[in-house]
Amino acid sequence: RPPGLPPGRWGLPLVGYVPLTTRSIPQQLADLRNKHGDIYMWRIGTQIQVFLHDHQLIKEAFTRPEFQDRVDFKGLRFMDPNKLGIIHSNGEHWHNNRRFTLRQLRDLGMGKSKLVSAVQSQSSLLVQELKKQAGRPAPIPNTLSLAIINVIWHMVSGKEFSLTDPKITQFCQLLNEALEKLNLLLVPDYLPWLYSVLPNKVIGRIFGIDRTSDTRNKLYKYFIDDIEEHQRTLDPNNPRDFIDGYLMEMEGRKDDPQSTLSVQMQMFHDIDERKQPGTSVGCSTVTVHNSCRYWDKPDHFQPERWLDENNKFTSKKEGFIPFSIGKRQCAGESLARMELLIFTTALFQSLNFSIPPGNTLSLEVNPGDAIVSLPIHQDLIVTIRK
Ligand code: HEM
Repeated sequence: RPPGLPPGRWGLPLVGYVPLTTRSIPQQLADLRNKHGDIYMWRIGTQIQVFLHDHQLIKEAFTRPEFQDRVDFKGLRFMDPNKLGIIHSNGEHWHNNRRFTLRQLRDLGMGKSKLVSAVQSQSSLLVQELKKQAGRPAPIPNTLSLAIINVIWHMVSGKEFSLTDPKITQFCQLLNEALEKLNLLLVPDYLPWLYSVLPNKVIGRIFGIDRTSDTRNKLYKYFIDDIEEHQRTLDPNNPRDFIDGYLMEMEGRKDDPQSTLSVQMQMFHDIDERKQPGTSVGCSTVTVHNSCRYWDKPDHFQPERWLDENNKFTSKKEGFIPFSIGKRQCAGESLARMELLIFTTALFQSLNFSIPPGNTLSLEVNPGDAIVSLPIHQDLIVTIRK
């Protein structure tokens, strides 16, 4: 074990610390924080991960340029193997793309009135769908995801689909499929020595890399079709959406060797390279959001905790970092906040939600979710408000 590491779980050679427990990842991270304090590590496979717990500490680290690069996990960039977008790119490429995207999103009215009507129309469609299951126990339908995807699609491509359109239903299924495969896909990144003992093809088959490439290529097809349609119909005097803005910027900078804009997509198998990532530094938002340090009774529903001393709503609180902090913080925060407000208001104005008699509602995250926390499917009863 190298010197200078914070305390935590080191484990065995090659496999690191493998937890023999049914506790979820956030629960285990909370255990580690209670035992070791605000900076602790967990070696998973041969990958060392350092976690920060304290809000100020996270802010201090994540606003520094030396912490701005993404860890280079092949599994994480299955949607963008060549790191051409924002989420997985680093350095100049990331900087340029992020700056361009933030400007475009602002011009398209993210978080402002221009997008409000698109969000409102999706929220009313969602309410109509939920009314169809009124009175009987059923899980929250997939249409919730479809409505949210539709808002982004509207902004990116100027289109909206009906919530029952098979095209968008299939898109959503493919996206869920990819997210479900993510945990398995990440295993070779934690155990990179597997590449020295097994042929790449075998690794691809065991950990679902081949199957995910197939899912990714089907998702790409949606984007490629839309981009090609925009290329055919673009009017530079009347840009319609994000894709138009992107194509125009790309054209404007076509002779600039520094330009990072391209419509290139990797349609084939993952590029075959293994860079060994170093120690990664992150934070567990779930652990911070459930910490008694910041929250009185964190698991209780207390909306009044969002009022300041003058009884005014405040969305900024110590220990609240759902969109992260610093250089990599969410680029879509204002859109997400606007959607949350409009969707929640529309749903609760028209509907009541209750737990079916005899059932309990679990607020736990899925124990298997490592990267993205998806809600547990459980029945609710929707009642139409008079
Ligand atoms: C409730 C909804 C959302 C939540 C909780 C959320 C949260 C996050 C978090 C935690 C990150 C990672 C930050 C980091 O690595 O430190 C992130 C990144 C990002 N989010 Fe969101 N997000 C939401 C919605 C959106 C939406 C609607 C968009 C698009 C319009 C968006 C675009 C992005 C992008 C582009 C990044 C990558 C930023 C970068 O790497 O520079 N997000 N988001």
